[in-house]
Amino acid sequence: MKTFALRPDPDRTPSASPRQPTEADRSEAEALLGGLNPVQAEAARTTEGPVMIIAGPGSGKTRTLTHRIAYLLASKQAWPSQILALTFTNKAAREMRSRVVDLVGDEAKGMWIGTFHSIFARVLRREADHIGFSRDFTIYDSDDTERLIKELMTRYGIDPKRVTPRSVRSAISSAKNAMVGPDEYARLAGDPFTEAASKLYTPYAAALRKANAMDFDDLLGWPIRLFEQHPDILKEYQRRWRFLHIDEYQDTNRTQYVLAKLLAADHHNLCVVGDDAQSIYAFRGADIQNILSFQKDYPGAKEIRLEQNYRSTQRIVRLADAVIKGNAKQLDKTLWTDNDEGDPIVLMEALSERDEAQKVERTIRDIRSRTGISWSDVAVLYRTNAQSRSIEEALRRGGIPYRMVGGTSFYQRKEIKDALAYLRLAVNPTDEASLLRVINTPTRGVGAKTIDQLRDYATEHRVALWQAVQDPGGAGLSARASKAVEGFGFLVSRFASKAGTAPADELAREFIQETGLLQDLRDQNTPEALARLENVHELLNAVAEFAGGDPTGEPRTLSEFLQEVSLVADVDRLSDDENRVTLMTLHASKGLEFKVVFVTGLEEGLFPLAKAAQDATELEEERRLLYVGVTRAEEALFLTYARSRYRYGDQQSSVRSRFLDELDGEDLLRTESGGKFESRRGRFQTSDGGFGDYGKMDPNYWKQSLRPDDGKTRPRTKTVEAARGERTIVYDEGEAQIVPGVQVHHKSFGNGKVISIEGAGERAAATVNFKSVGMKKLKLAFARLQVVG
Ligand SMILES: Nc1ncnc2c1ncn2[C@@H]1O[C@H](COP(=O)(O)OP(=O)(O)OP(=O)(O)O)[C@@H](O)[C@H]1O
Ligand SMILES: [Mg+2]
Repeated sequence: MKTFALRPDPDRTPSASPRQPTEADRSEAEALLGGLNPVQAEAARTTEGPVMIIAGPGSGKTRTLTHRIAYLLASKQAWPSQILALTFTNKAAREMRSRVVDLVGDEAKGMWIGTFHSIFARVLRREADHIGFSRDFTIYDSDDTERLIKELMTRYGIDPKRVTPRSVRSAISSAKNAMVGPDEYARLAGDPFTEAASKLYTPYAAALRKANAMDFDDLLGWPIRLFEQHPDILKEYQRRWRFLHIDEYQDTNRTQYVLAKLLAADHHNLCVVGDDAQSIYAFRGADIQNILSFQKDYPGAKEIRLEQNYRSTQRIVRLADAVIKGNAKQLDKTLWTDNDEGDPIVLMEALSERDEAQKVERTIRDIRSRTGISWSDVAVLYRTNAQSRSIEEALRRGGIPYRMVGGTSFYQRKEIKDALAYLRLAVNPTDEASLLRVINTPTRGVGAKTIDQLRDYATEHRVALWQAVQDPGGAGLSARASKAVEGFGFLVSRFASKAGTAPADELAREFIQETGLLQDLRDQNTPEALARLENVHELLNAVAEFAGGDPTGEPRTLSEFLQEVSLVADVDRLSDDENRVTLMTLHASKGLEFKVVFVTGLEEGLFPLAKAAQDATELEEERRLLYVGVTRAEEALFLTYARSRYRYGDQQSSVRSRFLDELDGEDLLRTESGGKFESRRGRFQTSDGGFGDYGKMDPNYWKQSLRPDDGKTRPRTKTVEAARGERTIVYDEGEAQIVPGVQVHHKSFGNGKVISIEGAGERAAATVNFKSVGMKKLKLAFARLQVVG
């Protein structure tokens, strides 16, 4: 098995002392700070000791962090491998890495930049044997853990109707995040629900261990235990990572806080940046105290405040300020901007969610035609995923290309989860959740009864289910069932034995081929099954692409691929080179920025959510969420609400959000349901309403402020993403979709049928069976296929 070694670094001995900078190094590093204002530069220059940058949105916190890392490298104070930077999403990590590389060059690639989960998963793989796991442990997502808990509930006689597996999962997860172990939890248990959850906590942990699996919380909990039990290992990491950075510190939970503290305990070189007013993950255990008590935890910490906002117009900054003023508790901060006054913020009232979506769509189109901005400059934000449906519909009808973060993401699709379960078994056959998932997928005659027998055998002999699979005779199975189980066991062990040596892509391709998954989909031969088939191919492409190399060019293993897949969040799959409108929840928008932003669904019961309306603390969190949303906007901001909405199966009338009533300022331009624009200063009036008429207010309205598009022409060919990641519906205006099964016309080859689509975006290619020349694989960007019929 290829070990998960640290990148080759000039510094193979982690304890090596920092390099000695020369004068030239210093001045080169100093030049990098030219892109920062004096306060930001001071923060970047303060490389020793604890530093906290606490500042409002758009003030350059993330930018400062990036420059600080570049400065450390350029001034030769640190080797790349001595830098640890923890971000909230993998996307943010990627961006930070590439910006640092832009600033100081390829040498920087060995830095440790990632999310808490991905960095510590890496650590755990290296140190797995110290805590009784093997390095190929599987990471269970919430779906896997819920299944496991459900199964345990049956075993322990807890009625899933009375207590849902999901609520138990979330209770155990909260306990883990707060570092409350099973015993303490049991002591705290007072009500029937907590008692039920407490009964399952220990067996759940045991089941994970037996399956050589960890859930997300374990990826943070186990390193703490590792470090506590093995001070020597902790010491090694303290010496290795001499400079620690954490972005979005306001959203760290207890375990993340403890990890940072352990790692910084020796050298105290910890730089955190955050904004208490943007803390929006309390429901996942984020603890704002981590910011508030930084000074106490790290005596002598240098505190830096940034006050200039570089992102947004004056009006947006003022409005954001009005939003957050509604909250009683927050650190005192000043935020100002040198940017233009900007356009008024528009408040749009709609009659229904459908009307709202239409108004959003028409406005986007209108702005685009007036100013030529890119689709990708626009984001539509909402409180709950369910709201995306009507917006998607409107955009699709209007032919506006978009991408959606969340929803049924690629890796949650059934066929992908099935294929992944096989791949997980190849690296860790004891993974019970995966085993149960595919032992009879595709059907091979292993029924529920057989599985029960296997499970009984495993329980009785205190072994993993996998062992039972390998001894079907011993489990007392019928001859037929035995044969089926044996076949499955043989298949898995054949590939498991190769997992250590065979290249990841080859292994994955052959294994999936032999599982029969592909054949099964081919046999079904429905357009749906073919699309699924296409997805599995896309997964295999992803493995191949991944296996090709990491940022330093080293090939990577299947186990690493699986880890990456487990840890990507939906927002991570957003790539920046696609020209589409972005749809996402307010939570997912954290840290991002767009020229034009719509915050939709500002209604009581939706935003704020109904349950938050009753609770002062939760209400403040909702308000912070709105604050995060409005501060994503650089130049134009729209707030929308609908007077009625389809909810809980009914069209219900709704009341505009209380948050809007807190915003009655001059910066707000209202459009009432009659379609009239009405300015508080009476500047603008239109009679016939609707956002197609927005420009009547002033022909140059948008031109004044929005910077034009980059002017690049983009291929007008319609592409379909075989969906790596997002549920993306992609097309250029007016053209129908090219998907497997449709008839297309090519100007040289004539008519043919699309068999499959591979790749995505500009690289998308279609395999088409032409009547004239048979099978051809064509790049969609060049082939200019027309859908016929
Ligand atoms: N000194 C500066 N000069 C020019 N542009 C800057 C400067 N500082 C920040 N910016 C720009 O302002 C925008 C916001 O910066 P950044 O994303 O780092 O802010 P932030 O404080 O991290 O915001 P958030 O709280 O939303 O995460 C970015 O486009 C960034 O490049
Ligand atoms: Mg930021």
